[in-house]
Amino acid sequence: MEIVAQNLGKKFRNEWIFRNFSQNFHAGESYTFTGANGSGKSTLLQVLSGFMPHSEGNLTYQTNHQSIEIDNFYKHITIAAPYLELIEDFTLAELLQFHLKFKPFKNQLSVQDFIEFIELPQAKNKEIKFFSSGMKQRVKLGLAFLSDCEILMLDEPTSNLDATATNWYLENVQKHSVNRMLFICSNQPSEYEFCKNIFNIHDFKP
Ligand SMILES: Nc1ncnc2c1ncn2[C@@H]1O[C@H](COP(=O)(O)OP(=O)(O)OP(=O)(O)O)[C@@H](O)[C@H]1O
Repeated sequence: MEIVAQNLGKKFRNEWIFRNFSQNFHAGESYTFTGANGSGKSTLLQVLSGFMPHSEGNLTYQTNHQSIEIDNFYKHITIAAPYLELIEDFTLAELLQFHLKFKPFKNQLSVQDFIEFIELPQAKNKEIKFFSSGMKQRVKLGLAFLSDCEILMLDEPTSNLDATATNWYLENVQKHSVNRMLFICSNQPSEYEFCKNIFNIHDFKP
């Protein structure tokens, strides 16, 4: 799997958020986008995911040298981000069963395996709307770590996590990104200190 960005740019109305962003992203590598609040990290991530259209340049996904249509990018990605909501009326078990209709878990893990992995066994039949923000974040990260897809995108991965859950994130993020392509948007070095490829969004401002 490879993502190729060539002179990628995004603007909202008349404001360029980034321009001339060119990079080849490869499986087995991790990439972090840093920059001040409002600089454009989440925007770049969403553009690379295909969820948000770019304003200029080219973006292609390739697997085994075959291009993938932009409308099919989403099948290869799981994103965990504060602005992406879980379905609040589902219980945790219902949410996971719903998710499995679209994306299986790695190694044929079951709903029960998932719930044990995120360490929330008591919340299996609780509706998501009654979850704390940290519990929701564990669910989002669990879906990213355990879904069977090639690309993981984590925006502010430890937001709302307490110290125990932050350690859980740190233990799992490297383990579950082996042979996958990992993206992190962050301003906290502890979230990405293992990451070799770090981009500052300010370097791509016009
Ligand atoms: N849909 C939108 N329409 C107009 N402007 C937008 C939109 N989404 C984001 N922006 C603007 O784009 C800029 C970059 O926002 P973005 O959320 O990508 O920053 P960020 O670096 O991820 O910030 P933070 O660290 O606070 O999460 C901001 O000025 C924001 O107001």
